Amino acid sequence: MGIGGPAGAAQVSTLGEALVRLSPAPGERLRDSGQFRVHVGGAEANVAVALASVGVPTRWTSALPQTVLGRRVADSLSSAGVALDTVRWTAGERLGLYFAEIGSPPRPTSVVYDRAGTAFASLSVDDLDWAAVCDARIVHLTGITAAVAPRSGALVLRAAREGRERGALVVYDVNYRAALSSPEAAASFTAELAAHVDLLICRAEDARDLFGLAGDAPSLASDLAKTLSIGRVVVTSGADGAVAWWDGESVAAPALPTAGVDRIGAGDAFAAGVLWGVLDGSPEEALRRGTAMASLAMTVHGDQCRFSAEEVLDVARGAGREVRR
Ligand SMILES: O=C(O)C(=O)C[C@H](O)[C@H](O)COP(=O)(O)O
Repeated sequence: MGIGGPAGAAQVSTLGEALVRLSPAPGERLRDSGQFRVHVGGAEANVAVALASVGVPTRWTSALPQTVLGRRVADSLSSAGVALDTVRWTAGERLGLYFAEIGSPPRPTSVVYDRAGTAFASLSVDDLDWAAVCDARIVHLTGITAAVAPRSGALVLRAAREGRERGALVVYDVNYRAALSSPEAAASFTAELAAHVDLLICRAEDARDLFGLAGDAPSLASDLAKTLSIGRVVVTSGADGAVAWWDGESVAAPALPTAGVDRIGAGDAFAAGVLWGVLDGSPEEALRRGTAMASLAMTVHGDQCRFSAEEVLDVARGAGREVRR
């Protein structure tokens, strides 16, 4: 089955909050580091940057404060080629921040959010031009947006409904964050949204913790598809790769070995690779590009995956070299 809808200027449209991330250098701790590195993050913004970097025309919708930090976020996304024409600029509100300490086994990576009272939290469904927001072949949404503020769940529901009505393929990445909502709230929101979702992306641990499922990744994918009545479900299992239940068939791709330096953003890079492969029509290619982009994202510091199509496809085909000269 191909994907419906006219291809407007953007192939993919995403909606969500961007944050500035502050992190100590690797090997240093949040509690006592004297210097922080600055990166721009936010799940949907990361997906948009990764897609634009491989040449997929992509729009990101959000609310940004008219401050130097709001402009820093916009500059970061537009330098990758992301369309920002539907972003709403607000006065008197702030940009969200988060602090990330990059772990090293056995010390986990840990995150502290500081994102109350942001411009995005004040965004309501009446603030957006939905025809413009959903004018794309794919509308990509995540559970972070659903959970981040009292109003934002309604944005996700509206975007999914409008996307469907306009013939877009609606993708939802569960992206569960325990700091933002309970497993029960995330599961019940996903169940409510499911009727408007064509493709679900979910980590194996979230399938177990939110939906009470058990078993290996292929059975988690087919069980999620049955439980939520969604035709296509991708389940990721970190170093064990990704599987998909795709219109009744099971597809798998191994993870690529990586000596990663920063795993934050790998899930969003994976989602971007899947969307890019979906636009080209094959579930196998979607998983291959997803795992290639996830592994590349982990090799650089920061949340964003800014690799060219050629760089990603070389890795996906196993054609990379240790040194290029
Ligand atoms: O946590 C949030 O709310 C954010 O949006 C900040 C980060 O940029 C993403 O969380 C990265 O997500 P992963 O690709 O799953 O590592």
